[in-house]
Amino acid sequence: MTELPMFSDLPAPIFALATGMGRAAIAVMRVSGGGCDRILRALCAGRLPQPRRASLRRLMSGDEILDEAVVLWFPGPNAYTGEDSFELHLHAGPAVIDGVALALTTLGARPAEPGEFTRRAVQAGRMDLLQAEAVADLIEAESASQRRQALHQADGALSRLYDGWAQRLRRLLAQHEALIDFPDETLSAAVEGVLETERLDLQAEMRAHLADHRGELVRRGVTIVIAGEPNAGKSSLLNALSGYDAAIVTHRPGTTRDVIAVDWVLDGIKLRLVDTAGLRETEDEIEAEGIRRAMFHVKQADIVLQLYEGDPPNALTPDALLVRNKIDQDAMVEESVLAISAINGDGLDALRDEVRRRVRALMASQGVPLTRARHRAGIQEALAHLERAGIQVWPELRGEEFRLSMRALGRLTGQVDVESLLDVIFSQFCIGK
Ligand SMILES: Nc1nc2c(c(=O)[nH]1)N(C=O)[C@@H](CNc1ccc(C(=O)N[C@@H](CCC(=O)O)C(=O)O)cc1)CN2
Ligand SMILES: Nc1nc2c(ncn2[C@@H]2O[C@H](COP(=O)(O)OP(=O)(O)OP(=O)(O)O)[C@@H](O)[C@H]2O)c(=O)[nH]1
Ligand SMILES: [Mg+2]
Repeated sequence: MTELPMFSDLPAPIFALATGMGRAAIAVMRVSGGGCDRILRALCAGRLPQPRRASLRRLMSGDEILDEAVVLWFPGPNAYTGEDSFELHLHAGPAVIDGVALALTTLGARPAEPGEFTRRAVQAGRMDLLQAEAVADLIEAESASQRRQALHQADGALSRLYDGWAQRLRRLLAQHEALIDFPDETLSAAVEGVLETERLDLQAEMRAHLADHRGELVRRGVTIVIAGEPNAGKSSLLNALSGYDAAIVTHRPGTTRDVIAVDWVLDGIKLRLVDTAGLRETEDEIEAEGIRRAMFHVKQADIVLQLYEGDPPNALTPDALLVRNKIDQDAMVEESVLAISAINGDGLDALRDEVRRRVRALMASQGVPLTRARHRAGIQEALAHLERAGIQVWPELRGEEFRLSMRALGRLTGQVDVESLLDVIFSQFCIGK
């Protein structure tokens, strides 16, 4: 016997709160999947609201009133998930939410898994993987540049770039195979030259794309590590720049041991300002661990501010920004050095300007940037196959490299292997998205 679908051929109905936990006036319960029309009718005493119109309804479970709520009914496919779905804008009391959740369960819906609504939107072909990742980024966005970047990617900017490359590769592969099938001595050399130029162009574009780190920097924040000798005033500087008393300051060298990070939004760009233990030889086990961690963070930093008093030290990294502190105590300071007083604020404007310049230099790029390690790995793979095609003597094998390069691009958008990628990507989502 074939199994009858329980409600329809849509996936089973799922529900989740789409709004955050904690005290709020309204909580939005989102429901999507097969049978949503039946479930909503049951909750609203038999009457479906007009599609896509906010309607006030008394929600009932049997003869028990659950809430007076605003209801939105989205018949598929014109919905976020592409499935029949609805939203209940509830009073946010726990008893209301629990009562509605219980009623939904009784009516055959189950709690959604993290990212499951967006996952269904991908499976319904309403967005690709890059756009789904951008939705996650938009929910996490804390700075204006993060918001802008996520919205751009959600709009398909990165997808269009990769689709464009995949299409050019497809054409390249087709022409390459035509050459294999119809060898024509006189034409071949000329066509091969054209194909080789296109392959090199694609390589150059992918290399430039990989050299651009702006997307990842915007997404995770630019890390600025304050390092240098003990007592130079590193913790004082962290406090002065961030505007709050985050790190302990004392006159004793070796005060800071743990790594202390604070967020700092400068010109709409999210920065992470990191204070570290003063660097010196020490017998103290705890301090030595702090120093080990300090060096670890110095190596990972996007920008290093190396603080000192008196004479300039050796730079910790080739492009560490040397900053002389405590100029309020010094009789004279050379014009050429960046000099500040973390205590009275002298020179901090100039330091901020220099940081801005460095951040801008890091962010300088044209075009649409990649934003995750997944994208970087995919483009690296696509590029590697193009490079291998270049040294491949056998035409058939060269064609295979073009094909593998296309596949790597297809995996980024989800046109290839989407099922195996969904779990990895959506496990990082929040529930209700
Ligand atoms: N209440 C509410 N607000 C929300 C969402 C939501 O799901 N519910 N969103 C969830 O992420 C975002 C908006 N995204 C959405 C994307 C598509 C559709 C939708 O119904 N699309 C239909 C009809 C479009 C139209 O009205 O013109 C479609 O594309 O066919 C709704 C929300 C942010 N705000
Ligand atoms: N006069 C003067 N004193 C400062 C200035 N900045 C910091 N200090 C003092 O220098 C001492 C050390 O400051 P901290 O900020 O704790 O120095 P640190 O580099 O974090 O020190 P460690 O954590 O031990 O490596 C404290 O007594 C601060 O008040 C400054 O610009 N001028
Ligand atoms: Mg300190």
